[in-house]
Amino acid sequence: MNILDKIIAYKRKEVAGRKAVTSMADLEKSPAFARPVLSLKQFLLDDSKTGIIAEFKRQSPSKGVINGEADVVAVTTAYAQNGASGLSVLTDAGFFGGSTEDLVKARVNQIPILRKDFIIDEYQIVEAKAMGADVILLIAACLTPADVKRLAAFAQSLQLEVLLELHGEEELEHICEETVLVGINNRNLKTFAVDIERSLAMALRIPAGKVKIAESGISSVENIRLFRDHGFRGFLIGENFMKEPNPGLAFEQFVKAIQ
Ligand SMILES: O=P(O)(O)OC[C@@H](O)[C@@H](O)c1c[nH]c2ccccc12
Repeated sequence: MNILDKIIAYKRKEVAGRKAVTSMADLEKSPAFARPVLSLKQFLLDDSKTGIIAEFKRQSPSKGVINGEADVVAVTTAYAQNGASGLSVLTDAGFFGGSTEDLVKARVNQIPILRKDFIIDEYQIVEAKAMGADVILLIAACLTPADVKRLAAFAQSLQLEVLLELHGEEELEHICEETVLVGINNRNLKTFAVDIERSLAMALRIPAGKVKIAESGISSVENIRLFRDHGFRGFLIGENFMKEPNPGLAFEQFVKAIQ
């Protein structure tokens, strides 16, 4: 079984367990559920910002522990104050060491927040909104095109935006009207290999009108330039900052270098 299949099997159990404890109706009572949602699309298209979606990620299956010390409020606040267009917060505990609490705490910031998790069920979308997220992730590699359409339409009905993550060209058919933000993951989720050239080639096949986001393995100013030249408006970056003792400072320095 590859790692993605393992994660999805674990998610099915996790979701069933959570549904048994908290009903959707109870989630909808959370104060965050009623708050106005911020548009990641708008923030990414705002030229006064960097286009960077800065990710808070403590660990990953490919790298193990990336940062065991970082404080979510301190780090995400530094990201937001230094020009991040959005935040991505891992909420998966089992494989990425994240939590609902991390996202709730990151909500002190007034920029869009992506719930970074493996979404396979409407329940997780209601949870995302109840935590204070603005955007959800749908990963083509673990959903059918019909699943994507259904889950994206549901997210839209809650005013949440959807980032559809693609890796291979065979996943282009997952793009639909409801998915305005399209991410291309430079990293293969099954083998962890990073290939930027392949993402650049694939970008040419994303329909006009979609906002393209480059994801994973981004660590240099040259990477950003290359992606910008290929029409990308968003850059999802985690480890490059999180691996530093002071991720916020690393972000600030990176931003100075790309301006
Ligand atoms: O830390 P990196 O290499 O900068 O990557 C960030 C982000 O793209 C990566 O964490 C990611 C992309 N797609 C995912 C899906 C689930 C969990 C994590 C991810």
